[in-house]
Amino acid sequence: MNIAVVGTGYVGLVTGVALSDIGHNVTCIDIDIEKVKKMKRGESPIYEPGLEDIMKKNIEKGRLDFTKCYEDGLKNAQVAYIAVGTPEKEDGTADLRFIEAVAESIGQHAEHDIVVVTKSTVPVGTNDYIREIIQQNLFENMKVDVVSNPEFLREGSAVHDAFHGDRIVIGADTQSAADTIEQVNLPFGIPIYKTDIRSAEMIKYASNAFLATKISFVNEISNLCDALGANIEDVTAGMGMDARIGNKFLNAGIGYGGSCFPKDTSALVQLADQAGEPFELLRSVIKTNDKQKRLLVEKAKERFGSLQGKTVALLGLAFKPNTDDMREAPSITIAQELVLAGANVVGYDPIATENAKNVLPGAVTYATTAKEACQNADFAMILTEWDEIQAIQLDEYKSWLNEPILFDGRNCHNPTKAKQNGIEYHSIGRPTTQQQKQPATSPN
Ligand SMILES: NC(=O)C1=CN([C@@H]2O[C@H](COP(=O)(O)OP(=O)(O)OC[C@H]3O[C@@H](n4cnc5c(N)ncnc54)[C@H](O)[C@@H]3O)[C@@H](O)[C@H]2O)C=CC1
Ligand SMILES: O=C(O)[C@H]1O[C@H](OP(=O)(O)OP(=O)(O)OC[C@H]2O[C@@H](n3ccc(=O)[nH]c3=O)[C@H](O)[C@@H]2O)[C@H](O)[C@@H](O)[C@@H]1O
Repeated sequence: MNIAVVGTGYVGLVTGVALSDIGHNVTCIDIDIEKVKKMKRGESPIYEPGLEDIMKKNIEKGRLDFTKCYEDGLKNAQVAYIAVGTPEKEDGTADLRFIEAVAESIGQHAEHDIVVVTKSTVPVGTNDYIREIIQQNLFENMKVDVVSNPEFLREGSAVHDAFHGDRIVIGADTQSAADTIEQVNLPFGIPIYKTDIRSAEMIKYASNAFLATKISFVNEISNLCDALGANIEDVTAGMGMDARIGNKFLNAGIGYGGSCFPKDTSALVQLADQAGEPFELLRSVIKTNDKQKRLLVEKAKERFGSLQGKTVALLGLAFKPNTDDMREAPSITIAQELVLAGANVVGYDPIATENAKNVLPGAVTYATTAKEACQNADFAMILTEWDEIQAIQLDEYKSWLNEPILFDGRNCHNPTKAKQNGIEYHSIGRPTTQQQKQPATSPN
């Protein structure tokens, strides 16, 4: 099938590349001309493992092209995907500016019947709005079907997820549109779930809100473990053995970040308020997450009294491993709090440093290796569990840091081993090593 994909960010580019790889002819449209030039050369503008190889392969096979021009991109397209951003507005609602602009452009440039598929995460009811905008901009009377096809890929494993996702959700109002998009996706061999448009839109928000809830829940339990002397890893291992709970997505840490959980939870809270059904549970999830992002700095303040003049190495800056994305990364809050407390902050990330420079406080300096960040630092904080950072041996910290003190926001190391290696080790929901024991008290 001939397909246009509008917007070539993490979702649009991966979608376009994957659709071309299963045999479709895909033209990706983006307004960013520099990006388009780069992609035409087979270079990915984002860091996503495995993406560039498949991209190059399909460009060579003549199935994948890039353009800035809607007219060219839509000329032969039977299907057009919308994959532009839906960032958070100041009031927490989803900003639909980019969606509106794309819908206008599709309406103005469509030359024949077309199925428009929304991949972007949009509030319930937005696909009806998209259809209206397109229809208002059409020159001739032609058939435009709108389909909601939310995306569930994760950054850092987006290519794998595109080919091995758990489900493909297709929300449509007409059987023919649903069938067309089912045909497009059949070669992936992923289970397809068909529903109406509004339910599909809600599946996306509900899924992200549920996953965010899981993380905040486990972070609250980890703080209780800290307070009561239990070990979060043993607790989640025991919980996860219950098939109804499952053992995935139970890692306690420094709070969720990224381009989606924070904005999508806020958008759903706003949507619920507008619908007159306030979502108090989700409000608490967000509040817990904001608190969790500050936890590591609180622990450091408790340990040192004052952080004034201390030098701290931040290891890992991206919101998760295997991505260069810094959107809503916990490292932003942590660096801000540390700078505010008078600390000297040295950051290191294997890939995201250039993006980090745009969002971390200006006072932060950057190292080109983890070792360089730690040398002359009074303590280190692990913020992102990149393989490279997890692989740093405890005795290396001992030789690099002024004092062997490590705050591990991702529970990468074993507290017992840390103790054996003479490291003062603070982690999340697990015993701190080399601290004085509290006197025995009754649990009640
Ligand atoms: N990033 C992720 O992992 C996931 C994102 N989503 C959703 O997918 C949507 C896209 O997210 P990202 O890919 O992260 O966005 P992004 O911000 O990385 O990319 C958006 C792209 O759209 C382009 N663009 C903006 N206006 C345009 C226009 N009028 N015409 C053509 N191109 C235009 C931009 O130049 C940019 O390349 C959002 O709604 C997001 O919530 C869903 C699942 C996963
Ligand atoms: O809508 C989206 O954009 C995407 O959002 C998330 O994907 P992503 O944000 O790329 O990454 P995740 O692996 O979900 O991690 C999100 C955040 O949660 C944190 N996290 C994740 C899992 C966990 O157990 N604990 C935890 O703290 C991560 O460190 C990260 O900061 C969802 O997992 C995807 O299904 C969804 O498509």
